Parts: sequence; C-alpha cells; structure tokens
Amino acid sequence: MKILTAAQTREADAQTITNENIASVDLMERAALAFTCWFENKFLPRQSVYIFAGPGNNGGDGLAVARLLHERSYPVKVFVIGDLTNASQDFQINHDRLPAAIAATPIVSIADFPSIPERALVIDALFGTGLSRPVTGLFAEVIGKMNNSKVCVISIDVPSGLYTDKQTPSEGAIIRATHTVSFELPKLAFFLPQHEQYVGAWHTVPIGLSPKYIAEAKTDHYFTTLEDVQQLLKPRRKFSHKGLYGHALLLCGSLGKMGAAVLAARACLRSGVGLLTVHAPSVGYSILQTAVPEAMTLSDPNRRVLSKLPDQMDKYSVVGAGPGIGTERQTKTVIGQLLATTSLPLVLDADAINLVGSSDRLKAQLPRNRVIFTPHPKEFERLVGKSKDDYDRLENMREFCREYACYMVLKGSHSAICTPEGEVYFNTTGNPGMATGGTGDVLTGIVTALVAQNYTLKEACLLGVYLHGLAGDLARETVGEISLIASDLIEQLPKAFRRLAPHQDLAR
Ligand SMILES: NC(=O)C1=CN([C@@H]2O[C@H](COP(=O)(O)OP(=O)(O)OC[C@H]3O[C@@H](n4cnc5c(N)ncnc54)[C@H](O)[C@@H]3O)[C@@H](O)[C@H]2O)[C@@H](O)CC1
Ligand SMILES: [K+]
Repeated sequence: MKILTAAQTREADAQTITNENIASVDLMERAALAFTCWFENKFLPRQSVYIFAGPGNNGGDGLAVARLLHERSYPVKVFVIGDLTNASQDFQINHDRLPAAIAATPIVSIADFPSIPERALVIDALFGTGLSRPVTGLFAEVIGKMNNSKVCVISIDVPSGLYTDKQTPSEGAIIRATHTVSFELPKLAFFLPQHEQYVGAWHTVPIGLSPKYIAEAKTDHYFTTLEDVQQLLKPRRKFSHKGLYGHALLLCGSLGKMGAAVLAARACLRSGVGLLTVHAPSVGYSILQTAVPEAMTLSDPNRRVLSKLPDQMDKYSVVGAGPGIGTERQTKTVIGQLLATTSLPLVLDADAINLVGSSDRLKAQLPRNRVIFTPHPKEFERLVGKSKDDYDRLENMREFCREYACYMVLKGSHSAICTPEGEVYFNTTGNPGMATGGTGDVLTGIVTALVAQNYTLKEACLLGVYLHGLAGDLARETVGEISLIASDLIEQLPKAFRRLAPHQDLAR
C-alpha cells in the first residue's frame, strides 16, 4: 500500500470531494465518524473526554468528534486555541453545530488550561497535515501541558506539531500521543523510530478517499499488508521434487557462535528450501549434523573460523552468508572471493556486512542486482555511514541501493526494505520481543530459502520480512514479549506460512 505525503493527502481529500460531489464538511463528518467508531470500540463512556481543537480542519474534526461522542453519552469538554476569526470554514460549521450542552472554552493564555482528572481521556485536534511551521508560543505551552497530563492522549490524524513527511525542526513542540488514529493511510513519519514517543500506537480508519487518486499517486514509500504478501506466495506444485525448490548454501558460524548457524539453517529449512548445505568451521561439524539433520554439512579446513569457499559453488542457487562468522582476516578473504567469483544471488548479514563495510575494495566488488543486505542499524552505519536523522538515513539507504544496485532490509520495529530503484517498503509485522539475539540469523535463513525457491530478490525481502515478523507475533501469543527467543520464531514459521495461504494445503 502507498504512503502519501501531506500534500498528496490534501490532494486526495480534494479529489474525493470533487469526484463524489460532496461538500468538504461532509468528508470531515465521515472522518469524524470513523474516528468516533474507533474510539467507541476502545473506550467506554465512563471516562470524561477533553478535546483540544486548533483553528484548521484538524480542529474541525475535533469539534465534530465532540458532538458525536456527546451523542453517544461520553462526558465531553471542548477547548479551542488560536485566532478563531481566521479558523477554517469547516471548523466554523462544526463550531456552530456543537450542542448547547458543550461550551467550547477558548484558551487565550496558558492560565486557561484546565486541570485534567487522572482517568480522563485527551483528544488532540490541534494540527494535522496542514502544519506549516514548527509549533511555538501558546500552542507549544498547551502541548507541554497535554504531554504532562499523564493521561491517555489520542491524536486525530497526526500527533500535533509533527511533520508527516519531513524532519520537524527541534524548536517545535510535538504531542506525545498514546494512540494516533490516522485517516485512510498511515503517514511516513509513523514508521520512523525517532517518532516512537510522539506517535504511540498508530491505527488507520477508512474514510473512502479516492481510490483512483491513490492508485495514480506517485510515491517511493509503501507499507506491506497481509494482502500484499499473500499475492506473492507461490503454491507448491503437485508433481514436486526437492530440485524445484533450490539448493541454498549458508556460510555461517565460528567457534562459540555455532548457534547462529543452527538458527539460520533451521529457519531456512522451515521456509521451504529444497536442499540446504551449511559450510562452517570444523568445530561446527558435529553440532550441525546433530542439531539440523535435514541439512548437509561441509567442514572448513579451519577449526575456528571460515577460511575457504566450498568447491563447486555453481551447484547452489543462492548463498546466505554472515551469521556468527566473525571478522577475522581469513573470513574477510572468503567474503571477498564470494563477491568476486560467484554469480549467485547473495544474502549478506551480520559480520558479512561488517566486513564489506570495513573495506572499500570489497564494496567495489559488489555484484549488481544480486545482493540483499540485512543490517541492523549499527551494521547499516558501518556499511553506509552515519545519518543526521531517520529521514537522512532513508535517503542514505536509497542512495546506497541505487549506487550498488542492491537490496537492503534495514531491520527495526518497522523494517524498511529498499530496492535498487530507491523504493522503500515498511513492514508491518513484528514486536519488541524480537529484539533479542539470533532473530536476525532466522531472517537470513528465511530470505535465503525464498531466493532459493526462485522468488525475486524483492519478493524474498518483502515476504521474508513479513513472515519473520508474523512468526514473532505468533510467538508473542504463546510466550509473551519478554520470554521470546529466536527459536520461537522458527517454531512459529509453519503457522506463519499457513496464515498467508490458509487454504493451500486443504485444496488438494
Ligand atoms: N481537507 C479535508 O477535506 C479533510 C481534512 N481532514 C482533517 O484536516 C486536517 C488538515 O487540515 P488543515 O489543512 O486545515 O490543517 P490543520 O488543521 O492541520 O492546520 C492548519 C491551520 O493551522 C495553522 N497553522 C499551521 N501550522 C501552525 C503552527 N505551527 N502554529 C500555529 N498555527 C499553525 C494554519 O495557519 C491553519 O490555520 C487533516 O489532518 C485532517 O485531520 C479530515 O477532516 C478529512 C477531510
Ligand atoms: K492532531
């Protein structure tokens, strides 16, 4: 699904109004109703609701929500801030529509800010996508009070003060929402780690924005949904044999880090690969043979670290390299040979990324359109360099992927997948329980297995990252976030695959 800029969102609003021949206040009513339905499902009408409305259409939404919640028996109090003589037309209309029981109290100085009871709910309707400068002055003071209120704050459309598609200057005050309820689509800002404290948990509610406009809108930013990845999953053929599903080679492990190889190998096997060979330092031979009997194991001449590429590289369909390999000189040589001599697709993770990042010579050897990097933020920094902020990091990722014609999975709460064309796809599965050792090794195994099965590199990234997060979400249901370990993801992979294709096994 596409992510639109603030300007595109305004255009989508405008086109919806024109195409459907409705007044803008009718679209506002739809938006307010969608928000109210979400709210009703979440909170009972026992808690009093304090709504703070600014002078634009976001404030107009707040006033319409006040009326709708009042009709549903919520005790509502409304406060309006700003120069109301310049308020938007739809704000005015909704101001006039407020029932007599709700008096909109103006806040003209911070002394007018009400005391908010402990169990109240606060709705933030100060600014939305029309924010045109950093929030300062009285608005900033109001935001400060709302942020210090220690109650649940729900932002309409956007946390007020946050630009949705570019860096917000540091002098601007921003609401720290508990929930943000966005109209139709999430905003780019919601996917960036630096905004976690402002956005809180985000949700989207449909308001029927023009599908035609959305379909035609140009963007480089997307988020992946269940429907998107379901379309990618290929059913297995009836007359199947293991040769159809590729032969993956994993270069993993070193003394003390054989667990990484075991995790990557198990995940690879659970992701449908036809055959798997793991090449590891000789210390890992019996470990792998015992822990992963389904995989073939090749023993490196070196006991502790990888020192040599296996023979007959052309019999494999893909190489996944990096988990647990360390950064010793011999291993660097192996990665160099891998880049220079094979013509296979490569999934590079962990220390393979660190090794490439530490050497301009290795970078120069990167083959085009054949490499997927799966860094976490620190590995990303070693490979690509430092970034000023999360927008700058997105730009740097895009530039790197364009320059080296590679794919990148920047791991995080919303892992970001970048293509050589500079398109970025944010993943929507996963949870903080997955921030634990070994989950990255599992992802390497999954993505490697998908490439082996002839998924394109882009498909393997989108599908693999989604499944990895989904397995994490399923694991959370059984073990919770705190106790979750990487092996739990592997255990849940079968269920995750079946979630994507619920009827496939039954269809036979
Ligand atoms: N256009 C439409 O038809 C719809 C708009 N919707 C709502 O409207 C919002 C966008 O409304 P607007 O474009 O009116 O913009 P906003 O309501 O976000 O704010 C614009 C107003 O705030 C002022 N302003 C901007 N930055 C300021 C700052 N830093 N300090 C003080 N004042 C500032 C502007 O001068 C203007 O008066 C969306 O986020 C959404 O909530 C929804 O009702 C859906 C339909
Ligand atoms: K808002």
